[in-house]
Amino acid sequence: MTTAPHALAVRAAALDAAAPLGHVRERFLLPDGVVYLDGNSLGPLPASVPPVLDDVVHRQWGTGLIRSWNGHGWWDAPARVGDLVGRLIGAAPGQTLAGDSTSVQLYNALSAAAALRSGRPLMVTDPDHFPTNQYLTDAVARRLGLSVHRVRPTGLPAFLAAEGDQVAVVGYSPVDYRTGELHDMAVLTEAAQRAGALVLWDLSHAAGALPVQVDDLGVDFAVGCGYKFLSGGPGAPAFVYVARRHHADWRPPVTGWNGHADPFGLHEEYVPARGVGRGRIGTPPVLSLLCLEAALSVFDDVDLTQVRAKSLSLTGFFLHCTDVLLGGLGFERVTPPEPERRGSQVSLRHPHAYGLVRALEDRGVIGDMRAPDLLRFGVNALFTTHRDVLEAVTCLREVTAKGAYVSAAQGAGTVT
Ligand SMILES: Cc1ncc(COP(=O)(O)O)c(C=O)c1O
Ligand SMILES: Nc1c(O)cccc1C(=O)C[C@H](N)C(=O)O
Repeated sequence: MTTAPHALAVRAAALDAAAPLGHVRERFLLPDGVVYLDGNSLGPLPASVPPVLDDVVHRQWGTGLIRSWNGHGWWDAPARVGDLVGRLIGAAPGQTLAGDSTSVQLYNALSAAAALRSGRPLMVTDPDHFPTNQYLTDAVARRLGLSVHRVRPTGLPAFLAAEGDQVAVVGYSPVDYRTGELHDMAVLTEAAQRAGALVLWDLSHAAGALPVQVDDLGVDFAVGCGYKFLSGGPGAPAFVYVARRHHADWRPPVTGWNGHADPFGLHEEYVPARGVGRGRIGTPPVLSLLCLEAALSVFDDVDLTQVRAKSLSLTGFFLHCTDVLLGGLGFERVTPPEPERRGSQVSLRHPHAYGLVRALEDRGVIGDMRAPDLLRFGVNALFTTHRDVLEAVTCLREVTAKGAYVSAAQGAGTVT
């Protein structure tokens, strides 16, 4: 008689054999004995990065010294790396810039978007948006004398029908970082713009994880971080996208000499550079930018529609495994079952989420938790396998059934 675990193992093997992108896993240096399901927080190390960093440090910096700003293309890195990200989010060249943190890019882009709709007193964001997005929306609104309305994406069309002519900018993420719910970028972008507002998408949980088409959707602004699905390393530079039609008029409030039209003229007065280039602020983090550039080579020859198909197979299989293996153990499935409503993660609710995530980590299965009670498991189709997924859910069943979360929670540090 076949047991449920055996049937799942057979199914995992068959799905892995049929899935695309199997060869891409080798492009990452994944540690032995670890199932890594936290690439939606910090992507793992691509094999392409260490040799490039070694060259950048020893040859470009050590030997080239200041000559490398031109000799090794350091000065142009924000635009060059920006375009590499642009390819992954459907942006034609010259509209995406890499550098600074997501928070800084958000502040500049949100401010510029709101200013382009001056006279409209409202900014809209998601009450479930990541905290930095909430804080910065409030900060921009305070500075510009606007109010913030928090509206769930599902409620946006109704809200706009009532107050749309008051809204300057709508700032959302396509993927809810806690639940993994995927929102329809096309519908929301169209609704916001029909009301005359501008739209800013935070693509931190989407870039590199699913096909995004900012140009085709007519998105106004987008930002996103470089260290999740782009695997650019801890604190990797973020990116900002500004649609070409806004290039002449957008005015980021945080300005520095790198974003000046003539940076080496060292003028007293600020004159913005052309296009997205005025999004540059001060001296860019060159080591981190070149690390991100090297990391992005994992996407060479990778088709994002294949990434999406495999990601959906992985999350679908994850949900199936939870149904089969976790029944009666106190879990509630939080991620929507419909494929078109799922990002690239699975979230489960459990009162002992914290201890469970610690207990999993003790056994080499790395996910994360978000307070108060969500276990979060990110899949990255470039390296995650169906076998990884089964191993993780099997381990979760064991630690839950044994109550291992009690001892694991004691004396544990911060969960990220
Ligand atoms: C949607 C979103 N925006 C922004 C951030 C982070 O911003 P920063 O990279 O500036 O810390 C995160 C996660 O850290 C996020 O999930
Ligand atoms: N950026 C992070 C960090 O520096 C430490 C720990 C976690 C993070 C994260 O990326 C959190 C992430 N935005 C999230 O989705 O919850």
